[in-house]
Amino acid sequence: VTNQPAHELDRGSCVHIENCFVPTSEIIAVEETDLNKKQRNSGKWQKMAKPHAFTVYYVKKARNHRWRCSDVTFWCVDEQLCNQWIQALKELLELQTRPKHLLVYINPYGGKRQGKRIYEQKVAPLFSLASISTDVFVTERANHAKDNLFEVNINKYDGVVCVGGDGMFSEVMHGLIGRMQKDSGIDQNNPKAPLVQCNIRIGIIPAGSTDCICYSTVGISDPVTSALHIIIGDSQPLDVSSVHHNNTFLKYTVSLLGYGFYGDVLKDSEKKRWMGPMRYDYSGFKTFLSHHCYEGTIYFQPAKHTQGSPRDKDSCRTGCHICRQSEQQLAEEHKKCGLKHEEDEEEWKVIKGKFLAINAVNMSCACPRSPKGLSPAAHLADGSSDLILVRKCSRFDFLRYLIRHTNQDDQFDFSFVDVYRVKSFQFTSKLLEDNESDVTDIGKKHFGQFCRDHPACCCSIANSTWNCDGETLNSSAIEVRVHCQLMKLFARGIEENCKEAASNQSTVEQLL
Ligand SMILES: Nc1ncnc2c1ncn2[C@@H]1O[C@H](COP(=O)(O)OP(=O)(O)OP(=O)(O)O)[C@@H](O)[C@H]1O
Ligand SMILES: CCCCCCCCCCCCC/C=C/[C@@H](O)[C@H](CO)NC(=O)CCCCC
Ligand SMILES: [Ca+2]
Repeated sequence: VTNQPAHELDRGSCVHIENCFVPTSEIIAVEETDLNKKQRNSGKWQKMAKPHAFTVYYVKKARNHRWRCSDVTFWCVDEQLCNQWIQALKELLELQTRPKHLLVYINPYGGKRQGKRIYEQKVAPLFSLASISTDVFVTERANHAKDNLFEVNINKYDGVVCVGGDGMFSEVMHGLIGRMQKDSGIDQNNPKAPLVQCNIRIGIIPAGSTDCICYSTVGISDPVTSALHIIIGDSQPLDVSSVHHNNTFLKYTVSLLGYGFYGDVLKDSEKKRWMGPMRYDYSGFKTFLSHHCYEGTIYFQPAKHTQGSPRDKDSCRTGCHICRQSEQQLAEEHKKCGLKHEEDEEEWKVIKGKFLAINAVNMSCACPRSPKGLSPAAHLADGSSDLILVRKCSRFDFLRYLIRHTNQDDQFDFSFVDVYRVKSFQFTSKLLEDNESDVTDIGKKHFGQFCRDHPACCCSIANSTWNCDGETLNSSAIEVRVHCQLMKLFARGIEENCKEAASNQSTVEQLL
């Protein structure tokens, strides 16, 4: 069997694929080649007496974590040998645990409103090549996908795919985690309830405005790359934080939970949805100029179980040992049940102050706008969140801080920025602390007013809004708890060096 063209083929010849190592785990499909099609394309095959061929479709790794579907055709004069090859490779693929049936939700209005086109033109043909069958829903309203996930026969599917942005992913995640807890009789309103892990993986086809969850877990926001990670059945566990207020469940979050700057950007940008992804630049600039700071108290429990620190130079990468260690600890904790009570006894630290931004991130939050993210050393699955406190500072200093998100300089190396790795935290605004009575009226009365003591100061008396993965929360006082590896994605984290990873596994060439 050779990958030389058929007109050069003699019985018994055996030629290597030119420098092409493909791990079996990265073969997309194997098909008998339609020679009629080939013959139509090129007259030279017509001279051959009945050649046989099969095509191997495989993942080709390009620059910047981009994956493409490439193919190589193997020619053979012996029909039986050719069929044996097809059979052997198909058997190898069967051994891989890959999704066969997927549930797909498309948000046609996310990002630049290209979700449906992206799925139909770039993703569906690849799923069909890999013999994956799909049930596709194009959503008609917000929460359509989430509601649907409570009704469908979820056991029919090997995974759920969402085509859209971080908001669409959040919807699907809420549907899946919520469904899991409902089926297990767990009350989501109880902030201390041990949540049931969600084993049905979610695949993200990026078609949103920020696509930070996709970018931070794959290394690029690219629909074809994500489709290929789904096809080969990659698996990446993910930490999820639950957000409560007064024993009422508000939301889950996996990327950014931000108060102050990012909350205000989001609130303003919601009115400008028609602008598409540009709305964040517009509202970001406006919010930067307004320079509001907010007073409040943060209580947090440091994450002592994990080795890493937010100031580490190394980032979370495929096969991360810090995340793996957390996974082992999690398994041990599941064995001993009493541990949850001890956790509550652990120390709480308290910080009071005036803040321009309070950001809690479960992952780096890297995205095309900020390729290393809000916390470059945050881990995808270590059971912790990085709590970043940006205290009141000048507009110039805040600009310096923001610019460092876009270059290689350390954004935590400022006197007004503190960062902690935490497993839970609580926040209460000064406004709520001072007036525990009728918060809504107070909010209305003081909205738009500033600190009475210092008229020139930018401390807003009103509360900011929490930005929870791109959705606003109704309460400013929140309690947050990280749930280690509560769910899984069809991803593998960001690869350190793609070539190295590829050469460690069995290859098509070795088979030859
Ligand atoms: N058919 C629909 N009509 C209106 N809203 C929808 C529909 N389907 C989903 N949504 C909602 O749209 C919101 C935003 O969608 P999405 O996240 O896909 O795009 P985005 O906000 O542009 O991107 P990003 O979240 O990455 O910034 C989601 O919260 C989702 O609940
Ligand atoms: C002078 C140049 C300064 C440039 C500063 C750029 C800093 C960019 C950091 C971006 C961090 C994104 C965090 C991700 C948040 C998502 O969960 C959320 C939903 O998609 N997106 C936003 O809230 C949208 C947030 C957009 C903020 C601009
Ligand atoms: Ca984490």
